[in-house]
Amino acid sequence: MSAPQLVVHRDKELMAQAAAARLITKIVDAQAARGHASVVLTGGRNGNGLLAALADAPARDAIDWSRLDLWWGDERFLPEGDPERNVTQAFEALLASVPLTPSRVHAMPASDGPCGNDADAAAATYAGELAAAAGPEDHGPVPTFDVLMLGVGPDTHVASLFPELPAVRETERTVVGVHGAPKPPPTRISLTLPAIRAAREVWLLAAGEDKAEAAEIALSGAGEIQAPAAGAYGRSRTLWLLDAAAASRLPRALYPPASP
Ligand SMILES: O=C1O[C@H](COP(=O)(O)O)[C@@H](O)[C@H](O)[C@H]1O
Repeated sequence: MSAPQLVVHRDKELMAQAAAARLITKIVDAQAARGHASVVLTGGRNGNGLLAALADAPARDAIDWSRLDLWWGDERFLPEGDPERNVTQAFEALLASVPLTPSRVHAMPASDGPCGNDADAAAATYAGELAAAAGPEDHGPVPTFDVLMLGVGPDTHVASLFPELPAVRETERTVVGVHGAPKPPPTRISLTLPAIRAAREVWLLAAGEDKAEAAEIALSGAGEIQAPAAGAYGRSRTLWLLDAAAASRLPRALYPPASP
């Protein structure tokens, strides 16, 4: 378990740009070291803001997009192409404009896909895809992702792990169907905390006043069942990327001053 490190930026625009720059460097370094890189994307406003900033960053051309594996931390279980699906929004924000290798884009199944409208079966299929991609060096049923990003919800949810719901208590499976989520749509698919913790680096994104309470709760010693964001950490690094509004309720001793 790596203890959280915090970086606070002036506002959400700067946070998205700085996180995009950080992600470019991370991917380029991983590709130089291992020949390829793997990133887990998040949905939500902050995740899509980062992808849009990446689309606008000239340095995005430093990435070899053909040697990048993309996975998702969660998905809203809706039909293919639905505008509310996280994958649809990621394509709109960035992915449609970069030369990815289609077989390396691992979208979670849609509700009208091969598993039909069965979120549990779809979750098991995605778990199988992850297991097939894991090698002996990964020591488990999911690849060692280079970076796994998570938007933090105002209720401290990450991916589709909501406080107190069964998915956040899962200790065996790597991907689960989520039913009765308090945020629409109620049916979702999500990586579990054990799968999230397989990542080298976990980045939690929180920008905006509506994330201040969640950041305060998750970073003040709350349990992961009550505050799922508190249970999200990486093998070598756990990074909270915040803007000043989201950090406004945190003790100043936790982070250096925001950039001017
Ligand atoms: O529904 C979801 O919400 C969270 C957080 O979204 P935000 O808009 O409050 O930032 C997101 O992380 C998750 O991927 C998504 O499915």
